[in-house]
Amino acid sequence: MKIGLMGAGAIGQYLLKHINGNRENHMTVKSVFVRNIEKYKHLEETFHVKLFTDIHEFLESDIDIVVEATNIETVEQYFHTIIKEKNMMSISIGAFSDDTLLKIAQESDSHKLYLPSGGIGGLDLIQNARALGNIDTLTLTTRKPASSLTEEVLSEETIIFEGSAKDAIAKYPKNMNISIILSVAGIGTENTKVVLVADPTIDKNIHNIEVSGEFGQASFTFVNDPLKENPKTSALAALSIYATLERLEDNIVIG
Ligand SMILES: NC(=O)C1=CN([C@@H]2O[C@H](COP(=O)(O)OP(=O)(O)OC[C@H]3O[C@@H](n4cnc5c(N)ncnc54)[C@H](OP(=O)(O)O)[C@@H]3O)[C@@H](O)[C@H]2O)C=CC1
Ligand SMILES: O=C([O-])CC(=O)C(=O)O
Repeated sequence: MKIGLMGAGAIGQYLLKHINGNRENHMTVKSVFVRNIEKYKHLEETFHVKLFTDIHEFLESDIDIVVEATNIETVEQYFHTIIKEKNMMSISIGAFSDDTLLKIAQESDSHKLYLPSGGIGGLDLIQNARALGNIDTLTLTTRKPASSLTEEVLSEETIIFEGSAKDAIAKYPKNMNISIILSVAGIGTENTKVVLVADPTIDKNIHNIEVSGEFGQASFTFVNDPLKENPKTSALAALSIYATLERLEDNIVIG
């Protein structure tokens, strides 16, 4: 599988290292879309990729799928163009917090949109629970190192946001993508409740999901190591892209 990567930050470079650095892999990143070619020029030699700043040239290059690891605005800007030309995997899930882009993906008869689980898990259960029965309540409590969430110096853990996933992603677009994948899998951004805690005593990203409905109830807790290149981002988010790409070519589908 030939991959076109958008973004070469913490997640992008993690993928380059683990995909192109592994010779036995059947996946290769061939093209990388950036906005500053000088900043990332060194990647061409290190990972044998070609850099692009023109989206059309990028999409016309020798790639089977676009993997996005940039930010919400970039997805909003290019999604329409990409999905007409290629399958896409996107991790800046906040771009799908209203139905606009999801509808375009749903109506596309030529290309698919893949949304990895990112910094959380349990989305198989959430989708199963909503399939026939009702989900009554769905709550995400995220606890991150205070410095990832606020410039204020805090001496103790502080709830900095409480409300819907819709409002959470609007206020914290770099930290609340998981609230949107949870909403899309479950009961929508207005019904999914979010509590966001800034904690000066921790160095992990800790996410707790509580769900109840006709199926019963479940709770999950994820204690994620951050990527050192970007402490806001959990390593699990990068792994979820890598593993979702691998599963695309698998004959056995789990979950
Ligand atoms: N779904 C989930 O669970 C999670 C999602 N995320 C999201 O994943 C995304 C990537 O995260 P991460 O790698 O940590 O972020 P980084 O900030 O480390 O990297 C972002 C990269 O995107 C590039 N970029 C920004 N705008 C553009 C553009 N217009 N065109 C091309 N490249 C662009 C930046 O380039 P430059 O150097 O030029 O600024 C940078 O290389 C973010 O949206 C983040 O919020 C993160 C964690 C979990
Ligand atoms: O990586 C994480 O733990 C979650 C995150 O930043 C996000 O959802 O935007």
